[in-house]
Amino acid sequence: MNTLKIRNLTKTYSNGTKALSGVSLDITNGMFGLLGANGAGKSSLMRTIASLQEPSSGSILFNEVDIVQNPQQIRKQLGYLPQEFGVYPKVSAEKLLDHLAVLKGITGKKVRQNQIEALLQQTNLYDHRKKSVYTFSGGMKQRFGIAQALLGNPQLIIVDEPTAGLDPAERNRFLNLLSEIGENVVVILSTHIVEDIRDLCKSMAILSKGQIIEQGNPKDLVKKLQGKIWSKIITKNDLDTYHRTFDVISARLISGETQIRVVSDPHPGFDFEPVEANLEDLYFSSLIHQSI
Ligand SMILES: Nc1ncnc2c1ncn2[C@@H]1O[C@H](COP(=O)(O)OP(=O)(O)OP(=O)(O)O)[C@@H](O)[C@H]1O
Repeated sequence: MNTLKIRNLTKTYSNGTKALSGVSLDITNGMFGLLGANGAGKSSLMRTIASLQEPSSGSILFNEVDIVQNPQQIRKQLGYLPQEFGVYPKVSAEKLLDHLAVLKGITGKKVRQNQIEALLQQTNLYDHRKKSVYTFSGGMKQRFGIAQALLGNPQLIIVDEPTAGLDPAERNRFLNLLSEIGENVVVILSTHIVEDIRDLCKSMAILSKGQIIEQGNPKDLVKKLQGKIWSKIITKNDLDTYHRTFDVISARLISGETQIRVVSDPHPGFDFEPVEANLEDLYFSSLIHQSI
């Protein structure tokens, strides 16, 4: 079993932006979801774990090895799919993987060939192996990104917002691929999409303004909210009044009507109906409670 222990991690950039403050997490094998809005600090955390930047303070231990002190050792066990991959050179997917495999220190030619063929099959890109990656669709590029991240059989895989911009079919295909991989290694999936985490991750954390505001098993976290979520159809003009009076966690236009959901321990009155809590409620209510 692999273990990743993050303790009191802080990252302040040279311009004074405090992107992470006091982040502590314990992560083991399987899919771990890191949920947060744009600017919450997800990429800062992912880049720091991937040892691409140093934290301002705090520690990260992977299998008891300090990542900050031993970045070279950790890079050998790491697969990283960044948010932005940059520009792809005009070589075939197969050649690019071979080049990246050499960079990762896989020196035996036959070993590389076998591994690359298996990864192209696994990511469903084998038939496209002779094409340049820059001609690939968004979903194919992300699957290629996973193939390169898996070179060298890493024990720690970090994927930063991989499903943004994918159509639903590609998103499903990509998430299924991740969950297959996630059984025997640590996979950290950073995302702002609640659904990415709901069905896939056995544990998760919510990051907001550089701080972890919730962590645990998604189902257990949602359970804590059962009986506290209420819904009501209102007229759009009344929305501001409801916002002032209740903890409104979402407002949605459904068939021309505005449906709001509020979080409240006692029945909020005013004809609110009880509804089943979901992960989106947990996410939005944790943000409300942080800003109080
Ligand atoms: N290199 C940097 N120098 C200065 N500030 C930075 C740097 N990188 C990120 N930031 C700032 O740190 C904060 C957290 O950014 P980060 O990219 O980690 O968030 P994120 O959750 O990944 O959001 P997004 O999904 O928008 O990338 C933001 O305020 C951002 O502007």
